[in-house]
Amino acid sequence: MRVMGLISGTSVDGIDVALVEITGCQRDLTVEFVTGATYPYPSELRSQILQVCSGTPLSLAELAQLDDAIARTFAQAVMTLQQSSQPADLIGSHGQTVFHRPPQSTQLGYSLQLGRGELIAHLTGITTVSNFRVGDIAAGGHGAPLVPILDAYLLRHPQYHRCIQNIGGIGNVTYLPKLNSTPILGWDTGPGNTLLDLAVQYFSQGTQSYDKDGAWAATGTPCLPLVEQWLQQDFFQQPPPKSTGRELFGWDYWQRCLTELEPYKLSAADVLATLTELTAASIYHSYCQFLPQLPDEILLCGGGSHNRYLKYRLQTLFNPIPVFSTSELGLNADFKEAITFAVLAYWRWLGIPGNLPSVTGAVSEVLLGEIHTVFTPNVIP
Ligand SMILES: Nc1ncnc2c1ncn2[C@@H]1O[C@H](COP(=O)(O)OP(=O)(O)OP(=O)(O)O)[C@@H](O)[C@H]1O
Ligand SMILES: CC(=O)N[C@H]1[C@@H]2OC[C@@H](O2)[C@@H](O)[C@@H]1O[C@H](C)C(=O)O
Repeated sequence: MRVMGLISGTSVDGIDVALVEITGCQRDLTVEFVTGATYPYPSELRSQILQVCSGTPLSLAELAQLDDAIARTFAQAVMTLQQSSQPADLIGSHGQTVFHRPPQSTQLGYSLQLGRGELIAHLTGITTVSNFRVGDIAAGGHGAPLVPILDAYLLRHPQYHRCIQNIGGIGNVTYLPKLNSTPILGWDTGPGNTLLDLAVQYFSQGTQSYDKDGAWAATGTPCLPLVEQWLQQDFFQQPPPKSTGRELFGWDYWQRCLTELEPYKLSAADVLATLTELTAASIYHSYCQFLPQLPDEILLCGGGSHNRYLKYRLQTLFNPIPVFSTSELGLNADFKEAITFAVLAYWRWLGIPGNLPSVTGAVSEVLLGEIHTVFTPNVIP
């Protein structure tokens, strides 16, 4: 079955689309990556999304308009990719997260992804699975991260314990103990690129959106006392299961960082080096604090895997554990999340649960996603 997976993540840097060919059944799957592309949002729509993600109030009428605009943009991404590929039989669309509230004591979590699947199904004529997180949340889980179950199918090793570290807007890890040993673990490690991107946009007066290859931060010096101070904050000390988003590591957090950095009279490069160190150190400390043992290998994915300076800092902290990209194993580091939602859609279509309670904290396995079937009347020959 040809399945198209779509996601736009917390960086809101574009819609990742992956077309995969899935064969096999139940858990014994073969997933072949056919093609992928990333389609940027129209700039006005991206600005609207970022404002909502930063907590700008939204009326229900504005919410409806935004949901429609995102769904239409996702549908357009499907149709654009299909101009140069075979048509998909099924779509798995994560949509765009605009709000995420982790569960707290007796309060359930809540996670809102816009770009409703029923409109994508109608516009594309392809059965669409969407809204993947709410089933796990209803079962008491965080609804995130969901990618670990795919990491387990694609990257688990018979002899080596592995960590798969996504560095998107937010960072999240999957711990894959070697086959047939301890349970799979996973959690959000904290900021990936969100704070870095906000800082680059600030210091470049909006002329740059991210620190390509980490070249700017590499010319600076991190303020280690501040990084150590920030790592004492509740989120970094909280044991898994845990998830986060721009609600914590977004605009307000960046403003607090800027205020706390002020007395040190740092250069722009020093500030970027400090934020890069926060990302690297938060990953390192979470592995040391919450894993049963450090892994034998660390594989990076997500846009931050292209940040050479960040990769250098991670390799320095983790030496002698090798740190490399999933792309070096043939799994495209930029499209792994989109591939995940293609497979999750496939499992939903088969009626197979897609969450890992050992990761999200849900009380049970649940079916992930809502199926929006396209009705094609039987044409009597
Ligand atoms: N060459 C590069 N050098 C440095 N950073 C890069 C490079 N390419 C991408 N990035 C960073 O990666 C970010 C996008 O990563 P990605 O697409 O994985 O995020 P996302 O999927 O939206 O986030 P999340 O996984 O949290 O949902 C960019 O905003 C940028 O900060
Ligand atoms: C609510 C939400 O969209 N969370 C994202 C975010 O981006 C990275 C990290 O936080 C991860 O937990 C999750 O997405 C990936 C695809 C996941 O669910 O595995």
